[in-house]
Amino acid sequence: METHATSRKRNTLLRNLKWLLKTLWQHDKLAVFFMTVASVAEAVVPMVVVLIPKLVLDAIESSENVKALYGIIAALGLLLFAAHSAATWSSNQLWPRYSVFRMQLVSLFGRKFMNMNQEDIENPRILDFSQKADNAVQDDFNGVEGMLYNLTEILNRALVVIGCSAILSNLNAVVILVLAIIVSINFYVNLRNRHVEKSILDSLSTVFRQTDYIMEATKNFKFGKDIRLFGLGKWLSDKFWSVVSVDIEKSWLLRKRYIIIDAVYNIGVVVQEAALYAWLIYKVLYAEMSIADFTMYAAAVRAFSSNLGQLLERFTGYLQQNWRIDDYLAFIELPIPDTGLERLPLTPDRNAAYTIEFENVSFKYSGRDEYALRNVSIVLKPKERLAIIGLNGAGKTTFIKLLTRLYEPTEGRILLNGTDIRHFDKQTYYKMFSVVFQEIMMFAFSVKENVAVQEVSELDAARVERAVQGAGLGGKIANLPKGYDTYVQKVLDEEGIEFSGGQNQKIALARALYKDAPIVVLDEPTSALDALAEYEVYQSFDRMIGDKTAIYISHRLSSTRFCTNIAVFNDGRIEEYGAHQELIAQGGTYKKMFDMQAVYYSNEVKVVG
Ligand SMILES: Nc1ncnc2c1ncn2[C@@H]1O[C@H](COP(=O)(O)OP(=O)(O)OP(=O)(O)O)[C@@H](O)[C@H]1O
Repeated sequence: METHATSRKRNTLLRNLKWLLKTLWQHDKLAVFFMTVASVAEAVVPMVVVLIPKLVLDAIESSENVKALYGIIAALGLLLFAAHSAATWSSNQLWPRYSVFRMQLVSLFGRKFMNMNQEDIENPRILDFSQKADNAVQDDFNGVEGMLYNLTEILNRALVVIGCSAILSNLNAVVILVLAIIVSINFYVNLRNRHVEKSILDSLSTVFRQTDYIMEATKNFKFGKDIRLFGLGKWLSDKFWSVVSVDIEKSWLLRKRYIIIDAVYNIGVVVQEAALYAWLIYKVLYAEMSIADFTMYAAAVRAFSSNLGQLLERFTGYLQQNWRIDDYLAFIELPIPDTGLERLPLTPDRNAAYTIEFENVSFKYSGRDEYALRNVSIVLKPKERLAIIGLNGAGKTTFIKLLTRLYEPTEGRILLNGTDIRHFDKQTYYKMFSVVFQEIMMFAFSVKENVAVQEVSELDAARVERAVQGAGLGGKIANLPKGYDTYVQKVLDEEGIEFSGGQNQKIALARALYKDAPIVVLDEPTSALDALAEYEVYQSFDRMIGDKTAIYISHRLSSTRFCTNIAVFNDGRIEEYGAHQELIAQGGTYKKMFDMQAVYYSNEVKVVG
């Protein structure tokens, strides 16, 4: 994956253009229509402006044609008005349409990110890559929208250039050639500059990611208490500036280049104008060119060179945006690695019996030398309750991450009813599990949406209530004025409620109950509860899940001693395994840990025991 991301060849201009127009057409056909109208209408205006002086002067010179003069002026006025109106109308249609189109691509980007493997989205190189892709859809002026605007401009400038060339070809083809050469030199210098700009922006993607992270951390209200009490303001602000200073330094470098480019461009324009006027004046004085023709050619020359200049300028802009589109497509088209194994069917069924087996499984996180799990072999039978305990960093969560296929084992196999889980489609396999991790993810939406993680119109309200009651929060929610419609946090609703850490954990437990998947995993989601509350929640939760297979991770051994089996993890290995009484009888690590806790929770031990 990483290799693909960093070594992928760029697409051709045409392929990206085809993709862009095809995708725009699929999303909004009218946008393509308005784009065409805007391009043509905007080209008509300068062409009329070029022709007006000649037509008027010709009419004035032939005195019998005064009536025709008024007719011509009226017709041109009408044409100008119609072209202006069509251009303005179409352009105004385009702005919102392009924005909506960009939002659709933002959403596609988000979906791609969410479908990627957990391991990949933790990889800093892939993250830089996604940051670059994100640049293509971040604002109204760059990336997708920038490319579409440039395209409209390129079309209308090209039409004007073609029109002016037709006029000027009557005069002298050499003039067109000289003009084209001057404009092309400017174009080349400009293009080089855009290349440099792109490479600077690419090198800044890490900086942008870091500044985003720091800004997010300063705004994140969850960090608010620590930021204030630990006085983190200065530290974070210093960090911000040390990262931003790299950005500022590179931006200055870019500005200096722009100044040089502008100077080259301006010299080109002055030389070009002076030479042309000199030549046209010569034609009037010595080659019998009429004043009417002089004005038309002078206007055509100016329109030709400025529109060709703009055309090329827009083209470099277009190229630059094309590179961004390329970054976007490269990310969107990143293949999600496949196991290459034969795909076998899987239908998660909450009533079916599932046996899980870890067969000599070892695992290393990418970029780490040491194993997080080492030769783990364990069988989890249907309806079994397995407790996993162990010190911090012993590998408990890693075990769950492998079981749920957030990561793939480095060595060994995991089997579900005897089949290697890599044979199953990942998205279907995810449906096998209701997992609650230590870090609780709460959304600033209503309680019921947080439990069902579905749109209000789709969720089953009665099931939400049962799940919340099972998680031990039914009374609290029922007593709130807005009940299950109460918003979590105040971000989206002034009357939203900030739940306590323990209450948030209960909502997360309710989410797992609501999902009703065949296998349940609680990875220490109850640490914010007091010991008695945790014990009660476990009992209630365990009753609610009925015959399902469950894995419970907790540092409080009294909460999980009821489990069928207990696995004690130490340094990535299973050190002890068996039922509570067996492990106590063995007198090893488990007994030591249990005895130690029993002293602190003596009251609770009585309750449990
Ligand atoms: N995403 C990661 N990348 C690299 N190393 C990781 C990652 N996650 C965990 N580790 C490392 O793997 C080892 C096992 O971590 P794990 O989270 O499985 O421990 P744990 O037993 O769940 O700990 P705790 O009780 O603190 O939650 C630790 O040394 C940890 O530093």
